Amino acid sequence: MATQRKTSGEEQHPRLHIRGLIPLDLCKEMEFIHRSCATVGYRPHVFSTTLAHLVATNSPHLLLPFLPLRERLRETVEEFFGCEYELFVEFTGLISWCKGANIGWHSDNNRPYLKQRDFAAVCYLNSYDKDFKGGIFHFQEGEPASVVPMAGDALIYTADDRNVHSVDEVMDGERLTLTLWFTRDSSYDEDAKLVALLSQISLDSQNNTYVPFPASNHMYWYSPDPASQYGVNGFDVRWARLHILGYSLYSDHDRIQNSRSNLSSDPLDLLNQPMRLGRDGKAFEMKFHNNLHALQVVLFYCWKVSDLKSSKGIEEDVQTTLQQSSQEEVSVDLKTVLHFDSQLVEAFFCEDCFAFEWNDFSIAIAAWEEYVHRLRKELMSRIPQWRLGNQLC
Ligand SMILES: O=C(O)CCC(=O)C(=O)O
Ligand SMILES: [Fe+2]
Repeated sequence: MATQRKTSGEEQHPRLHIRGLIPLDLCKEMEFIHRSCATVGYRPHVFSTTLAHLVATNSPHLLLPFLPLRERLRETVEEFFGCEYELFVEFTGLISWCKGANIGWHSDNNRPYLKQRDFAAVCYLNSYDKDFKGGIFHFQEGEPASVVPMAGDALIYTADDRNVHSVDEVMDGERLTLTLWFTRDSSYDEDAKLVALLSQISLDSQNNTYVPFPASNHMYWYSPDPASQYGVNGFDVRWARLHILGYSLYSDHDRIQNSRSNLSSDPLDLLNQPMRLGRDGKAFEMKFHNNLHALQVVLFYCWKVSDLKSSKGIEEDVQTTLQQSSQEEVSVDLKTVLHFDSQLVEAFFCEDCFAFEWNDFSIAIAAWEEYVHRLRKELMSRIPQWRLGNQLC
């Protein structure tokens, strides 16, 4: 980008609205990552996925799609604001807002623990009106006064009180952004923290180590009333996303009996154990390692469904591995055991409808494994360089 001479309006309210910065397929990939990995967020009706969380849940390879965009945003911010010092990414996160989420007038460095934030970049990954209603961004003063979120666009602004802003309440759907903050204070450098975390994990691709490991159950538990007890009056967001897409989770009867007889065990741990995935009273033959594993494959299928259909070729070549719920063991729908609030889930998330086919789903499983192996290999080749330089690029 050519260095721009700023008008006095821009100097008073330094900000830039960039159209079409993020390729739409990258927006979709990030939506897949968020929907399959997010935990309950820091405020009501909000879900978030941080890069550190991806590393901690054995999905460090999912960092890779973020890196070129993260670097591009850093350079754009440096150039537009004319930074004559090194700028570090302080935080990168996917953040989704469901019905009811909003934020009043604020600046992004308005708390003592946020003072290190110098600039913000908000990337819109889905679109107003098409994917959600409400959720329009406003600046209190200066131009543009409002920004209507559209997939692929980004908004950069200083984190201080020259850019006080708010976001209208989301009225329907799920509004998704990739939000970054930048700092000149190297002690808040997110890269250094991530490189340290990556140094601790095993990148051995054997023994199914590519399967996601869940974080603590508490991190996935959503309750509309923050005072309400964990496990009561709410839902597990991992289960909720599968439920809304029409899937059920089946666990062995014996496993459920064991969980019940062990009074100290958390019933939600059943989600962290092997399970089958079902639809319309049928169950898929393959067992998933845990609920997150099933969720990642399902959402990969949702993301890639049109490519899978077009590359499918002759129908007979595709093995259908569908069977009635297994004969040798009794499978129980976890919904009847874990008592999630389905009505609440339906008020939160909306269903993305497409015609489901078991044939396509079985192709998606193989395609998901290929995707993960490819990213995992690339990650392994990059880590030595990162360790030396402490930067993820
Ligand atoms: O999502 C947006 O448009 C802005 C969100 C925001 O203001 C914030 O997270 O501080
Ligand atoms: Fe903000």
